[in-house]
Amino acid sequence: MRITAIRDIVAPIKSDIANAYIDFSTMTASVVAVVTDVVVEGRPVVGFGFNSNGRYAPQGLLRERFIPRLLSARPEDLQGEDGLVDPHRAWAAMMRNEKPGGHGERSVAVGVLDMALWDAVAKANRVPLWRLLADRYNGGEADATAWVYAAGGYYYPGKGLEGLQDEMRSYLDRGYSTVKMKVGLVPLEEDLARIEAALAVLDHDGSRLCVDVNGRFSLEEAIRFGHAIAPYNLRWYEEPVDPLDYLAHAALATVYAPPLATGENLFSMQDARNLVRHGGLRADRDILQFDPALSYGLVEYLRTRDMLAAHGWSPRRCVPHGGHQFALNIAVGLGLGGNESYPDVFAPFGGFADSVPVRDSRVAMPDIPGIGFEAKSALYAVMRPVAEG
Ligand SMILES: O=C([O-])CC(=O)C(=O)O
Ligand SMILES: [Mg+2]
Repeated sequence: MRITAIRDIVAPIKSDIANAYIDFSTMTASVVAVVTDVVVEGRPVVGFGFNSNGRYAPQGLLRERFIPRLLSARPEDLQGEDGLVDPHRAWAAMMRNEKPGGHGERSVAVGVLDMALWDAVAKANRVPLWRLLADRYNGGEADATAWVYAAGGYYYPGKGLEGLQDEMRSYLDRGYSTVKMKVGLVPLEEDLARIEAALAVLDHDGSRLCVDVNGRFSLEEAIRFGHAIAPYNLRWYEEPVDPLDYLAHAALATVYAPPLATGENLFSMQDARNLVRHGGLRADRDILQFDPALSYGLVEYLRTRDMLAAHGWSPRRCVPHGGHQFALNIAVGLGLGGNESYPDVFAPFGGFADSVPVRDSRVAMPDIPGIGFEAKSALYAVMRPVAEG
């Protein structure tokens, strides 16, 4: 397999929603197409990738460093024993002359290309990515379905408690039983009223509701908020403090007993390892949300998985951020705890194959080669022109 072209565009994913830290009024995503010379059913295999919401399109990094490095590598240096591109070797080629540490957003650019390479390799093998991953890295074991939860509950101009309840109800109508909402932008009392409103449509069952602070609180604020919500026994309390402040996580974990969740803004195995070493998180309940599309891709995610195992963490404690089909394949193929889903935001990049229903907050995977983008028509409508250039 040779890479014959790599094309990229910047797609807008802007909207009027806000979390406690940012609004999404100018949000963008890079979409890449990696074109190869492998022909399946008369057409060249093309792999697609994109970055998750929350980080902007890394077009400069892609065009100045990572795409040129892939295109200028000798094909034999990228190839595995099967004659296809080996994503691990491609990763090494992309990261040539990059120093350790200070991961910045190069991890996003590498993640976008890594996603496309895995899509291409699975397509060339004519298998879904989840099957390829299960066979290569999980003893052949794939889960029949993935647990998914509906992430939303954003702050939105003019949206009151009824609007929030309508949104949550609509997720339940679409087959989700667990939902997530944003907190931390408004005074505590106001957020508590929002949480109680959401709980009212969830039979007052806290295990069906997650709240997400997006790293907004100081440790003091996080503890105060934690005391206020502890009686609800929520599914998880997400990114309560700055994602890189491991000591603050450790301190909070001493006073907040129910599950914490974090990791969507840690972009490397080394950052994840620091969290696990120093963040005081509890392997019996807390949730790790590293997003392979933002953090150097699946090659790095496999390193993170091995690191977690060495520290006594089950992959079932991982529920990636990002709501994309890439992480969904990884969740099923590597036996993770599930995946995020955005039924109403960040379209068309979130979600599943068109024909796949959500039942009891679980989805099955389509049996089509690659990541499955072709089975999601609104997304493929964005991707196909990128491949055609
Ligand atoms: O609002 C965001 O930035 C997305 C986010 O945190 C999540 O999906 O957990
Ligand atoms: Mg989050």
